[in-house]
Amino acid sequence: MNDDASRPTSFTSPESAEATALSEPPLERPRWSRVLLKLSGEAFAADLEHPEEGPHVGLNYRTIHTIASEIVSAYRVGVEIAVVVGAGNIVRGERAAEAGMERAAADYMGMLGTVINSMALQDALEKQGVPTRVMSAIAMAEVAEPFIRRRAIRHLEKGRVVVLAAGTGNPFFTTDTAAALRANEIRAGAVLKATNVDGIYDRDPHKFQDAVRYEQLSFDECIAKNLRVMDQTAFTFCKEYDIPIVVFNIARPGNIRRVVCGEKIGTLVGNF
Ligand SMILES: Nc1ncnc2c1ncn2[C@@H]1O[C@H](COP(=O)(O)OP(=O)(O)OP(=O)(O)O)[C@@H](O)[C@H]1O
Ligand SMILES: O=c1ccn([C@@H]2O[C@H](COP(=O)(O)O)[C@@H](O)[C@H]2O)c(=O)[nH]1
Repeated sequence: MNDDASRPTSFTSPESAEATALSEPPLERPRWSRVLLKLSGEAFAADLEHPEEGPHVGLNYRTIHTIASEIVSAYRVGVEIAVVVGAGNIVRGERAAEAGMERAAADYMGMLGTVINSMALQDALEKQGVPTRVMSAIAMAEVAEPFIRRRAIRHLEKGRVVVLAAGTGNPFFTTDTAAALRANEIRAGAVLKATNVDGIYDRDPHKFQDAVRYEQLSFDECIAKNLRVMDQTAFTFCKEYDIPIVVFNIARPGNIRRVVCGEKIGTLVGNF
């Protein structure tokens, strides 16, 4: 049995992983009982030992294992976690369309990219003793269950981390909007967007060194200022259904757990 979440074991079957994970006592109190964690796809390609060398493409299995261990650490606190993964490390529809592809076809490629990332994350989580299910918005019976809302909730109640693949299943959207949509469907308390910046800034911090980070922002401000850390559809949806969003840096060890426990890191967006 693997009782150390940070130590991978190649021999833990999903069934024994489930028994082990459910027997772990919670260490701290989570702020929400259920969250939707949105993971940057681009982060799956990053080389954590040489972060200055990014951006990368493809899958960095060491990094994915590290991200999984961060999720495991938050999971041990006792929060139910659904995950939506992006595919910025594989394909972004908008970029492929700029290069001449038909946008809808490019978007479907992007959604398939999220399935690849979801399967990689599932494997890394189960190697670390956490039971999981991948549910896909595009039918793919051989590799993932279809997304069925009530079934997803049941998996979460049983202590499984549910990885929601293929975005919304529709082109012309992004995984940010998928995260907002699924958060509402599964009644998550918050969308936690783990990305490659420390929060939301007044301007893109990758382009402007003097950009200033907000600790808290209203949805109205995000929309009015057209802050592009997340797409406007996702902000509008979360505003409408009053789902808070926390944007924070995935590259800092312990951040997912900190956010889950209510520590004030990154930027909190809500109907203030
Ligand atoms: N006002 C802003 N504050 C913070 N980041 C911003 C802002 N405007 C633009 N950005 C950019 O938003 C990016 C994060 O969003 P992005 O959509 O690229 O990634 P993601 O959704 O986390 O993951 P994926 O790689 O899966 O698409 C940052 O890298 C940053 O450069
Ligand atoms: O509902 C969705 C979700 C995603 N897509 C396409 O996939 C890529 C990758 O997602 P990111 O959020 O950019 O990481 C996205 O660019 C879209 O092309 C989609 O069409 N519908």
